[in-house]
Amino acid sequence: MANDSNCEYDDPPSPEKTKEPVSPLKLKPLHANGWLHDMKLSSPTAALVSNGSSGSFDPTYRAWTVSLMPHRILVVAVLIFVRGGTTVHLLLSLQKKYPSALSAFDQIVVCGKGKKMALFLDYDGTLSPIVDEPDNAVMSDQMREVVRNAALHLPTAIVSGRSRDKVFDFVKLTELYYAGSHGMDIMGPVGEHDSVTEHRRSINSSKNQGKEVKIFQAATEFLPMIDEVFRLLIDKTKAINGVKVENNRFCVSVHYRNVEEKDWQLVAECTDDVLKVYPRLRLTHGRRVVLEVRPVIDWNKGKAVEFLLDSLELANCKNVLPIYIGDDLTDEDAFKVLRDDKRGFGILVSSVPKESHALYSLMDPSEVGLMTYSATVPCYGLLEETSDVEGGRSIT
Ligand SMILES: O=P(O)(O)OC[C@H]1O[C@H](O[C@H]2O[C@H](CO)[C@@H](O)[C@H](O)[C@H]2O)[C@H](O)[C@@H](O)[C@@H]1O
Repeated sequence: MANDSNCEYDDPPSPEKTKEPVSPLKLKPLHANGWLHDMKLSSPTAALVSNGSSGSFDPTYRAWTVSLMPHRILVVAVLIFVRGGTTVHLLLSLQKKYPSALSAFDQIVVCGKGKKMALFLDYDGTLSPIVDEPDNAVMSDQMREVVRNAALHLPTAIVSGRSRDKVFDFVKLTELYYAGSHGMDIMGPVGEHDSVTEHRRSINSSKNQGKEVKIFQAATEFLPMIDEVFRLLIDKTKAINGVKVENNRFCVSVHYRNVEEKDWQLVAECTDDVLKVYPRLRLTHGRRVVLEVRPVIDWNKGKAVEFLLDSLELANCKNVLPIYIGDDLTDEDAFKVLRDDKRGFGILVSSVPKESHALYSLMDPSEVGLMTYSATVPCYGLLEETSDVEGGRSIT
């Protein structure tokens, strides 16, 4: 699948694999001018301009969500894809369309027949609409109920770029697994058959809301560095109107959504300047007018999904249908893991056409709510719960 042109997909080498920590800024010079170009491309207005318009009535969007394959062939293709057929996997990637997960709901039910579902949800832009002020990105009560209901029936995790605590403050549900800081801070159970031991920097057992939980943190040694960089970035950018630097615990977001375009170059330069002396930190670019500073480690939302599946003892199980719903570039790592695994699939939330590793699309958080509700409410008669499945729900 083709990637977005403004996407940094190449993971930098992990410190474990290199003798000296190597800065991705040195490997791939990301000069301020380069970032400025990416920043312009990723702005919501640029997306609209380049695509003409957005929404289900727009012909470009409709073409993007409509499959090139006849419906019946697609059902078979999806079915074989999920069961591991390489030819059909190829066919699916060639068609380059992202059918609406709502219109394709019947296909998804066919794919999930007799399987244990696991649901992974991004937060911003997926469960809550994108708003100008990051602290105001609240989730509706209705959406909370939908997610709570999902968690009653199947393993459900929130995988976010925000800090775990912050995303918990928004979601407020104890029934879920949480992976904050782009998956670098995970709270949930850890199974016995854990194949990710080599990544395990620390696992602490602790109490949360009276429940015993396991905490996995992939980059604890970076905490002091991230704090330091957070403070430096605040200081360096304080004169720029509208900039917001957010501490996401294991990573830092530099928001320029509310910065005048003439100052974007300055935001890029300031961030670049601070990072120059931190070769163990890298800079990535979100789809949502934000620069993300994070440790140079081989860990991302995709690894977090693998870790959680492993912890839930669903990793080596053929009878599992993991579904990941997200809207950002960082979610592509998770879409890719599911796509490469040929077990589950990603659903991209977007109101404008984009290239993605996801298999299906949804237009906005309200469609995410509808999809999650439909997938997890047995009263529709599409999904019925079996009593003999633990740690996952089986569709019969
Ligand atoms: O992985 P996510 O849960 O999608 O988090 C990614 C970033 O989301 C937040 O920023 C984005 O949403 C804000 C609120 O709608 C919006 O104002 C901002 O422009 C977006 O970039 C969050 O504030 C970041 O820290 C996350 O990294």
